[in-house]
Amino acid sequence: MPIESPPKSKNRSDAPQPNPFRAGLRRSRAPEPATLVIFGVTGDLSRRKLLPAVFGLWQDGLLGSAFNIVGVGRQPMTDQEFRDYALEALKTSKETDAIQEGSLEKFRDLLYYEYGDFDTDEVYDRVGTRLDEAEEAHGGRKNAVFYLSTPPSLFQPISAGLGRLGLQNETEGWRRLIIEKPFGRDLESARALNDAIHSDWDEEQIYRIDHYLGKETVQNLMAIRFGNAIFEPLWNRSYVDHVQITAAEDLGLEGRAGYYEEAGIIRDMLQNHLMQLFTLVAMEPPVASDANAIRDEKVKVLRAVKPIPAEHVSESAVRGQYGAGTLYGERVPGYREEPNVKAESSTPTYVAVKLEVDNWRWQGVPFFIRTGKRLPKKVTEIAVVFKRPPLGLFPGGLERNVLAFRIQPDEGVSLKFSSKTPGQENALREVTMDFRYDAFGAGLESPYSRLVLDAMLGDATLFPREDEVDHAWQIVSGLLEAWDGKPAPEFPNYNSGTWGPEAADQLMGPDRRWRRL
Ligand SMILES: NC(=O)C1=CN([C@@H]2O[C@H](COP(=O)(O)OP(=O)(O)OC[C@H]3O[C@@H](n4cnc5c(N)ncnc54)[C@H](OP(=O)(O)O)[C@@H]3O)[C@@H](O)[C@H]2O)C=CC1
Ligand SMILES: O=C1O[C@H](COP(=O)(O)O)[C@@H](O)[C@H](O)[C@H]1O
Repeated sequence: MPIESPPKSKNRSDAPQPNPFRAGLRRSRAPEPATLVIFGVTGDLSRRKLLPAVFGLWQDGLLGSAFNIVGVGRQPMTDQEFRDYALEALKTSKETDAIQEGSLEKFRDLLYYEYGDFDTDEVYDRVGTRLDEAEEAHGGRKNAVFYLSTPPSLFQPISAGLGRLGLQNETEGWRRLIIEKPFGRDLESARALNDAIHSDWDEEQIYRIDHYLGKETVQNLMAIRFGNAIFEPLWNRSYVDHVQITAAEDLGLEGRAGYYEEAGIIRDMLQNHLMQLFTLVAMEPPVASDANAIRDEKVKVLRAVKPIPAEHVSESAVRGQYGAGTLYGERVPGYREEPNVKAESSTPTYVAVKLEVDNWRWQGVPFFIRTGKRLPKKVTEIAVVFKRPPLGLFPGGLERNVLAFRIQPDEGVSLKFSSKTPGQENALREVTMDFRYDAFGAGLESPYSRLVLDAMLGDATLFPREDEVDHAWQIVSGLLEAWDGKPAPEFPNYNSGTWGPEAADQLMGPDRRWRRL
């Protein structure tokens, strides 16, 4: 079925009207008319997060005057069947915004579907035809964002297939490629993938997505660092003792053995999400707030990280795999008991690593990073732990002040410091000053809405550049070399519902400990 032309007026009455509050929070600019082509539209990510995020943007009137979606999969479906599928996904996903009356029915009309074998040309040809059909409705433009929400093994074939048919060509409208993570499975394959994609696509057209960068509180890190005068003077080796970055998950494998047995925690979380959090805490102020200025600083700090060679990994990193245990009062199985996991699997589900940064600002300040599955709770936090005061004038100990960025849940920022307790004694006790995001009175948007909208606006600030991804792989290469495919006789070495292997505590040294979250 060809894509139908909506009425030409910009303010056509059936188009959703902007929600002034959320629109004000987000963008004053609307994207040009465009088609969003989602490869892998029948997958988990698309169903649970991507389609709801795009629907939310559209419902809030943030996708401009004309917009449509072409879902692409390998399963045969008609447009009508796909529309039913997508609406069902929207109704069942926890991520879908409150649905306004009549919205779903109007959104439904924007959805189209193509299917086929991603190794042959026909499917790309039909996608090209869909863009041609949208041209009139899109004011004579054929702008398109191609979102690769597929297993990573398909990133190269799809980008090449689009390239063979010339769909990356920008003569009749802009063309952008969003690529999901993980980008490669090691340094070598990431470089090969970059080279392969660059044979058809310019770097400016490529948006490597890391959904952590779309999280409001992650963006707030830069805002707080560089939007206030009081923090930056303290943000260095003279005042900071160490930094802790934690991404703890209570979830286990969630039926993803096929992917996770190949990936493990280093590829799944450390190389991308955690490295991105690290760069935002450690980078120098950018010379401007544009994409390349920010990415230049991120690359600089990644380059300054002291390499961890495979033979020294045991001094700087700890791996773990969860065994059975109790979470929220319920027994849960160990990783090796999960469906489709090998009996002797050496796939790590936990990693803690100490990074040292060889630059002027951070010399001697360790960054401790940990992430794991089946930990006691879901919490992501960055804590900047300051040095102790030089002299203990008051009873109550010399505690370290902590500035903690709570990425999720209970998003906010808190400062822990010592205060006099009431009464005659001049004794000190730790107290906390808290900022909670809910003070703004607006729900936080899905990271995918922010990032899809940015890609449609051509703003690459929140998307890691080729050299960032490359350096992040370099940092974890020693860990992969030391651990990948090697037997792990110590596994399982932490019980589900605990904070990971004991060895991770020793990584901190005698005078520091992981924060209790
Ligand atoms: N799920 C999540 O929460 C997250 C996912 N990601 C990333 O997003 C991407 C997609 O993940 P996810 O949705 O979970 O993956 P799924 O495996 O659920 O779905 C992937 C999609 O690709 C299709 N597909 C799979 N294999 C082939 C093939 N050989 N040929 C053609 N199509 C194929 C699937 O089709 P079919 O439906 O027919 O199987 C489906 O449409 C991955 O890169 C993942 O790392 C990133 C962050 C979070
Ligand atoms: O990319 C991934 O991220 C999720 C965690 O994301 P969050 O936004 O819920 O913190 C993780 O569970 C998954 O394994 C990984 O692929």
